[in-house]
Amino acid sequence: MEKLKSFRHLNNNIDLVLNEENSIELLGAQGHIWNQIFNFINSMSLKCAIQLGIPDIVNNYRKPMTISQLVLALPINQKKSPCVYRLMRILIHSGFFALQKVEGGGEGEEEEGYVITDASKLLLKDNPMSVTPFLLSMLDPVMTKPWDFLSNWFQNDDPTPFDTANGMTFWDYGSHQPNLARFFNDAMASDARLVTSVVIEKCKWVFEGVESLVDVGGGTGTVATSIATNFPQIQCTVLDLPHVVADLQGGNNLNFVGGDMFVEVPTAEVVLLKWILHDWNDEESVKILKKCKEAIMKSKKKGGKVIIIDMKVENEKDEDDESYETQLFFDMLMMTLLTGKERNEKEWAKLFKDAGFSDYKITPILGLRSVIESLRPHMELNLQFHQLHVPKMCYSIGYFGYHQQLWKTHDDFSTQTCTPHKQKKKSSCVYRLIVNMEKLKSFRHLNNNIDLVLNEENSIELLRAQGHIWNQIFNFINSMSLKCAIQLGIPDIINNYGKPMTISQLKLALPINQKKSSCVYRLMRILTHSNFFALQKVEGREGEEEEEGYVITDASKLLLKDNPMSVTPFLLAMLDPVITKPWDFLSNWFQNDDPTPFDTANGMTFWDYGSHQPNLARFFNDAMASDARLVTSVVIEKCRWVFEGVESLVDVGGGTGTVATTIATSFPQIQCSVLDLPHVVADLQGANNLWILHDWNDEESVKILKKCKEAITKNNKKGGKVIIIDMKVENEKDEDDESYETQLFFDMLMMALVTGKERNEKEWAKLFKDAGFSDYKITPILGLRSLIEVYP
Ligand SMILES: C[S@@+](CC[C@H](N)C(=O)[O-])C[C@H]1O[C@@H](n2cnc3c(N)ncnc32)[C@H](O)[C@@H]1O
Repeated sequence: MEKLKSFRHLNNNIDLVLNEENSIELLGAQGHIWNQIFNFINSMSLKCAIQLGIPDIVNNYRKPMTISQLVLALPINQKKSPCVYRLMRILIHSGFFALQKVEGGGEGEEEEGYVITDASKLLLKDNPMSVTPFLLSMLDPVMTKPWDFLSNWFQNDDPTPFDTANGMTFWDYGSHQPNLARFFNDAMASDARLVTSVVIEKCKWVFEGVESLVDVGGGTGTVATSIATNFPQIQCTVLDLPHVVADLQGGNNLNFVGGDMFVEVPTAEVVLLKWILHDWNDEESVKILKKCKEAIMKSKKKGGKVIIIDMKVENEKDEDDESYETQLFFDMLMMTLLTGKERNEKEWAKLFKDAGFSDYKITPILGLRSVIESLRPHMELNLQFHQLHVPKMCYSIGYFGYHQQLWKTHDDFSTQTCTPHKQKKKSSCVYRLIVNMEKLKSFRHLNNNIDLVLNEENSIELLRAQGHIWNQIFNFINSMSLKCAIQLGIPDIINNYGKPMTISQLKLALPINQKKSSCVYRLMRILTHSNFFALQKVEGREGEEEEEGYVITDASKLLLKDNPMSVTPFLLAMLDPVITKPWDFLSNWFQNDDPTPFDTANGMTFWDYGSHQPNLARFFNDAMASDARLVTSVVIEKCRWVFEGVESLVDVGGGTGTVATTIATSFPQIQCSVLDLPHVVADLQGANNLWILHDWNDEESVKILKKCKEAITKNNKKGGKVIIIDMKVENEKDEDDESYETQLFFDMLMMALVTGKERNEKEWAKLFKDAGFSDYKITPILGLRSLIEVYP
């Protein structure tokens, strides 16, 4: 009775938040949170497809490739072949493949086959502008690990979450891990090919009359090589970290320099900063810009400028705008891997002013990114700068004696690095490398390839495709940002405040290291974009500037700790590193003999793991219980008829009885029993567990259903039935339909964690038939899920 009372008490709470009118809204909120939690499945599905080589296989086939042809062509364990369709289905939904009629498919049924799309063209291995190296480096476990430490980092003293996860900076890690560095540099190079081609096609004027240019942080020289080739009159220099340029050789009008942009930028009339300043915070960026300005001033040429290729974040955009979302993803990425950020126009303007530039011009021609020219460095400021810093610069960095530590501690570089034996070549860190015509020729060849795929007409399309892939890669940032907000308690803090909470009030209320407070706004911005918070005007005193403050939304109501239907335990369970780890093994699993990717990652089944790890089991069971509360309430509110005239009911796999207790309370005439594993039922303090059929494959599900039929038949009562609460996957839906996407996420989740799947109506019907049932009725009343009645 004590247990029952506590559930009654719980039910009172439910009544407070759930009633006739808001149940649909609550189910909608639950679905939206699920979608956000599982956004990372988009990232991991695409990664798996790339690792299995699917885009190239489909493309090389040259005509629509049927599922059976694809399954045969894939390097997988054929036992896993039913899962290929499910992987392809989610990638069709996200625009990376399409289905087309197969011509002359013989007699009988018309068949459909997979083709690649504009977006997947940029995933092909041999495309010189391929986004694949970028995807593989960004979704490498080393790079995704820092996201598990986002909320810890908000509280600790580390410079970046990357440091918290990997114990060193991102750049240091690169110099220790040649493999990752190679991926990363390849990624930069393929992006550089695309961007430079567009810049050279569309913004020729940027380079008109220019005689010398230095590409600062120019990596392995893709951009500079292209410029040097297309504009033979421009003397091009690439400055990058010594280990990056170590093996590179220049050409006629191209040379490589190993050095540190915080120390000295080689003299040139134009300084190019492509994807550099977003890596660094404002203070660091001003330092870099000052070094650039100095280099320009030294060239003594009029009209010198810095050309920046970077994002300009829009201030306000439509909620569904993928480009804006991608910009916010990049901003969070810069926070997590590095100390940088993405800037809006106001923030760019401030940087330029602080670095002593007088003017700038932004040309938004590169999709998500812009060409930003900062013009005419201030003469006076520049002089002052010289007086302050020139003496400290009278040294150079020795190429061989170069130490990583140097640029990390650039604040006091003068004392750290002024070792006389390293002073070569006057006051310059420039090491001109031997001209190598072969190298230049190979780049020319590359440029020919680029011409093949890029031209006036398709550059915008290619940039859009690149943006779409980026968006997909970084979908996991939605999941991780929400997890971080929950771990920091943000929904409860804002809700408890009772009125709109300004950003400064929120910063003070949060349990964080105040050094990190400037990042709170960025976390809130992405969560506002995904609808978990909203901004409202703060009513202020007269004369005061109008301020805005954060409020919670319908979606975040279900994230509040004390809400008995809270989705928080589910979120914390599903985004626990143990549960997300299997996603790193998806493509391996397609090739090996393990029953699930969870087994590959953790060496045992999901259910076994739960019984060994009480913590995870608790999270998981809490998650099931809060869902059970919401769903049972809705069923009892909206589907009373389901229980009418029923005298006995068994909840199969009903755990410790969250659902059965509610039914027993609401329908005193029903004799309720719960069937579960002996240890679950014996220990009532333990787990609440709702087992549903999507956890099991078809064969297992038919076995379960046959046992259920036996139970009903033995009861000898007319009108007996099985009631199933599960998803019915829609067959076709709009691409933007969040509910459909969430159903596909769950299907992939069932593939990764257990042996189950989500079923469409045809698949359900087959199950029921195979288990010997004669009829069924589906009532889609539970948001993403349906109430399915099956009759013997
Ligand atoms: C995001 S990548 C951009 C590469 C290239 N600009 C592009 O867009 O393709 C940043 C580059 O800055 C280089 N880098 C980092 N710290 C540096 C420093 N202190 N001095 C010079 N280069 C640095 C990295 O090695 C890397 O190549």
